[in-house]
Amino acid sequence: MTDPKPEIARHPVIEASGLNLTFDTNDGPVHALRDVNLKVDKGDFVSFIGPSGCGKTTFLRVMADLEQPTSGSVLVNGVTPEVARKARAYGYVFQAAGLYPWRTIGGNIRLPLEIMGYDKAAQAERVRKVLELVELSGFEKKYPWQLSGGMQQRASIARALAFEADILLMDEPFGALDEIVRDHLNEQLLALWARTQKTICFVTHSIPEAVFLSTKIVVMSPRPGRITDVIESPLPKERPLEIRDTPEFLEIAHRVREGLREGHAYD
Ligand SMILES: Nc1ncnc2c1ncn2[C@@H]1O[C@H](COP(=O)(O)OP(=O)(O)OP(=O)(O)O)[C@@H](O)[C@H]1O
Repeated sequence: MTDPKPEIARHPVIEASGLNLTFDTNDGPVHALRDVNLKVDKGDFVSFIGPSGCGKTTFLRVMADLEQPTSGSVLVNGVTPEVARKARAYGYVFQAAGLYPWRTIGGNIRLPLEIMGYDKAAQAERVRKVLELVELSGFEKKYPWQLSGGMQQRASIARALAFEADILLMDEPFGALDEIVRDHLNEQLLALWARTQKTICFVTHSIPEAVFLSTKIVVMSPRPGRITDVIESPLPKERPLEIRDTPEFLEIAHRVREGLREGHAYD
């Protein structure tokens, strides 16, 4: 068999072309995504921001092969989301932590590794490493119900990291956390991204979070869900929290806010 990697390297990591997705509901069709076009390159940190119902989660779910488009296409590493999923191209962090209550935190993180056939020593090593990354060392033997909501979410991030996938799809992972913890995890996530060169697609409702984290900010608006602006961030890759007080940062935040305002229906 030939090595597929050189072929894959020529494609954008994610490429949506003329993507439409309409849900048929009892109240009629819901246009969750309308004519969405987007290219994400390797190593991009892309945030999707927009009001509730603008299709952010749906877009992520299409990338992850959890929803099928009505028309148009999404390619992940140049192949269909289904092929990419089977090649374990991505880890997914959901809004709710989604941990199995009958497994310990370590057991939850180990699950994908067990399925992928990692040997026991490698499993233990990865669990230790990712727990350290999200500052949950020492909690390996606890059950999810013994952890706060924020800690559960960090455990869920650890599980997605353990997977070592090149693409991380993160659906509002920090939405439920208090601001100090969130700042800290934002910094950790940036450090992790810089170190690993992962491609990250990140859904958020927070303008400062989107601007702080991203190389590319995708502004969306609802009814129908569509992209209204794509902002390439001029900020350097290395970003201390204080960057949020700089004129450059505030200027991007202003542009995002304007984009959101334009697309907002106020109803
Ligand atoms: N399975 C489904 N069946 C019918 N309608 C759906 C389904 N999933 C999503 N929708 C609708 O599609 C639209 C987009 O939903 P989606 O969850 O993608 O929005 P979102 O931007 O992620 O919202 P939020 O910020 O609240 O998570 C909404 O109007 C939603 O009600």
